Amino acid sequence: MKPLLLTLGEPGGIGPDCIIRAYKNRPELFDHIIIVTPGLWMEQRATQIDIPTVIFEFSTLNSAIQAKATGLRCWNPVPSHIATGPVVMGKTSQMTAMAVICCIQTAAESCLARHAAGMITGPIEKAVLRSAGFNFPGHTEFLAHLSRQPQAEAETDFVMMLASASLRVALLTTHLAIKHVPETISMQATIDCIRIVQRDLIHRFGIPKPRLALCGLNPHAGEQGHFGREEIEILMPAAESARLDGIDVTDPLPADTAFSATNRHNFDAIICCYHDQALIPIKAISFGESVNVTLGLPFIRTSVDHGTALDLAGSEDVSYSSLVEAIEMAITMAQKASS
Ligand SMILES: NC(=O)c1ccc[n+]([C@@H]2O[C@H](COP(=O)([O-])OP(=O)(O)OC[C@H]3O[C@@H](n4cnc5c(N)ncnc54)[C@H](O)[C@@H]3O)[C@@H](O)[C@H]2O)c1
Ligand SMILES: N[C@H](C(=O)O)[C@H](O)COP(=O)(O)O
Repeated sequence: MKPLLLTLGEPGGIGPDCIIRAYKNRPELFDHIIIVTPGLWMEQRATQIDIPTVIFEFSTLNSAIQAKATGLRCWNPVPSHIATGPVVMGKTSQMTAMAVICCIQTAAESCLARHAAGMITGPIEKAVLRSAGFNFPGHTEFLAHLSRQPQAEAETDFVMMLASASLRVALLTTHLAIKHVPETISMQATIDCIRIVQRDLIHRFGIPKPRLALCGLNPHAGEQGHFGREEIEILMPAAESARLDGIDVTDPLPADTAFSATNRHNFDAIICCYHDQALIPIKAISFGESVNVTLGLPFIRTSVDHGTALDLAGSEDVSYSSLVEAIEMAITMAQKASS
């Protein structure tokens, strides 16, 4: 199996804590993992939280892959003209923003070049990266941009999904102001999203016949047009078109009952119109046990379900459970892809 690349995200946040604590408790999980980071970011945090950890830094991916080292293998791709510090635990800094972006981009390019099976990402502080010139609202959109072919025609070619043992949610729209959601949802983008979810549930998750639910945008799924017409004009025709292609997807359901225990059991994924329609239920039910996975990319990408939690950096209260889930999911997907 090719290696999986792990980016730690914001170095002042809990990303380094999660990796060090996960490695201490589940070292075997890291057999196929190379962390894309300056080694110093990991060494500093290991010292600060007093968890002795053997950390090796390599300057090339190949040397990291070849190393027979017992410890955390870090590949530092950051060129010397890009600042890597100082890192202050619990604080973000413009001084590390470009290095954070460099690590994510280099990891993605290695996946695209097929030097790695996929990537797992730690949490970034989005506002800090934005003010450093990063023109994307999150990893998902950045990785989709890096992966996109110039002649690509689909309106939607990637889907954000959060997945746990009890629920999977997929998003028609990702990081944008709520007032822009209605104008962003189109029939073609909805059909593209449904197709991507269907295809990746089969190929990445091994679900032979996915059963999909689609949520309405408006209260009561529009109440037959009385509370909005997006269901009638966009979502129902998109679902009908997908069903003609053999996809098992519902007409738009009222979102307030879409996440009932029965529906969570009966559907393999619930497709939602906007970020919080999807992420509130899954984080309420499974925060710390769910995985953020990007569908539609030419490589595997999983991530933790939490943010940078600056308030907890360096604390014993940091949970690394979502990182473990994200690593396990990436390994399972990579093994499936290579079998
Ligand atoms: N995958 C990502 O890159 C990602 C995901 C979500 C948020 N973010 C970013 O993180 C920053 C902070 O976002 P937020 O405050 O909304 O969410 P957050 O997940 O960082 O924190 C929400 C709450 O959960 C707690 N928490 C989070 N992770 C925890 C963990 N592993 N163990 C124990 N407690 C934990 C925090 O202390 C806080 O009380 C923002 O810049 C946001 O954009 C990044
Ligand atoms: N929307 C995600 C969440 O709230 O957990 C998170 O911001 C991660 O997004 P990216 O993976 O696109 O960075």
